[in-house]
Amino acid sequence: MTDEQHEGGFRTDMAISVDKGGPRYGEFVESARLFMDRVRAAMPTEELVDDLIDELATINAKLEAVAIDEWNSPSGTRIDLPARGNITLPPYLVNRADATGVDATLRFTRFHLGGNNAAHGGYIGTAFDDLLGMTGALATGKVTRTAYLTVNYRSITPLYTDLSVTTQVTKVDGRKIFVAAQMRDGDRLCAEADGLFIALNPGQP
Ligand SMILES: CCCCCCCCCCCCCC(=O)SCCNC(=O)CCNC(=O)[C@H](O)C(C)(C)COP(=O)(O)OP(=O)(O)OC[C@H]1O[C@@H](n2cnc3c(N)ncnc32)[C@H](O)[C@@H]1OP(=O)(O)O
Repeated sequence: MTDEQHEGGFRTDMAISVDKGGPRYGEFVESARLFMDRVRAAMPTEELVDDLIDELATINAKLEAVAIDEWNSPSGTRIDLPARGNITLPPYLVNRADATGVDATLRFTRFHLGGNNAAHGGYIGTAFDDLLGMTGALATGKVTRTAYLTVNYRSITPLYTDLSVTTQVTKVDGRKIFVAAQMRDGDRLCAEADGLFIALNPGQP
C-alpha cells in the first residue's frame, strides 16, 4: 500500500502482518520497551549521560535511515506480537478476540508509572482505547474511531502484575458501536470504561 492508497484517516484494511521487520522484530520492540523502563528508573552520572547521548545519536541515525510512512510500518500491524508491536501501547497479549469482545492480559512496567508503584491513568485509558477500538473493528469488520471514552478508576492498578482486560460490545446502532471494558488484578476491579466507537465511512478523514 502506498501513502496515497489509504482511504481516509485510517488504513482501508488492517494491513496485518507477521513478517514485516523480520523474525527478531519483536525482540527489537521488547529491547526498546526495556530501554524506556531503564530511562525512567535511571539516576545516571553526568559522564554516563554524555556517553548515552552519543550512543543514542548513532542508533537514532540508523533508525532515521529506515523510517517509513504509517501505512506500511510493522509497528501496529504485527498481530503476532504484544500490542501488535506498537511501543506506544502498553504491552498486552490477546487471549480471545471475536465479534462480541476481547480478552487480553496486560502488564504495566516502570515506563507506565504514575506514582507509588501504580500505573499512570493515561496509560490505562490508552489500553482501553486500543482494545475497544479493536473490539469495534472486529464487531463491524471496519475501521472505527473513538467518539467518547469514559474511564472510571476503581482501585490502584499495580505495575509488574498480569492484569486481565475484558471488553464487550454492548450495542450496535448503525455506525455506532457501544462498548465496555474492565481491567482486573485477579478478582479486584482496577478500572472500567465505556465508550462509543464510530465505523468510518469510506474515504472519511
Ligand atoms: C485482528 C487485528 C485487528 C486489528 C485491530 C486494530 C485496532 C486498532 C485500534 C485503534 C484504536 C484507536 C482509536 C482512536 O484512538 S481514534 C482517535 C481518537 N478519536 C478521534 O480523534 C475522533 C475525532 N472525532 C471524529 O473524527 C468524529 O467526531 C467521529 C468520526 C467520531 C464522528 O463523526 P462522523 O461525521 O463520522 O459521524 P457523526 O458526527 O454523524 O456521528 C455519527 C453518530 O454518532 C453520534 N456521535 C458522534 N460523536 C458522539 C459523541 N461524542 N457522543 C455521543 N454520540 C456521538 C452522532 O450523534 C451520530 O448519531 P446519529 O445521529 O446517527 O444517531
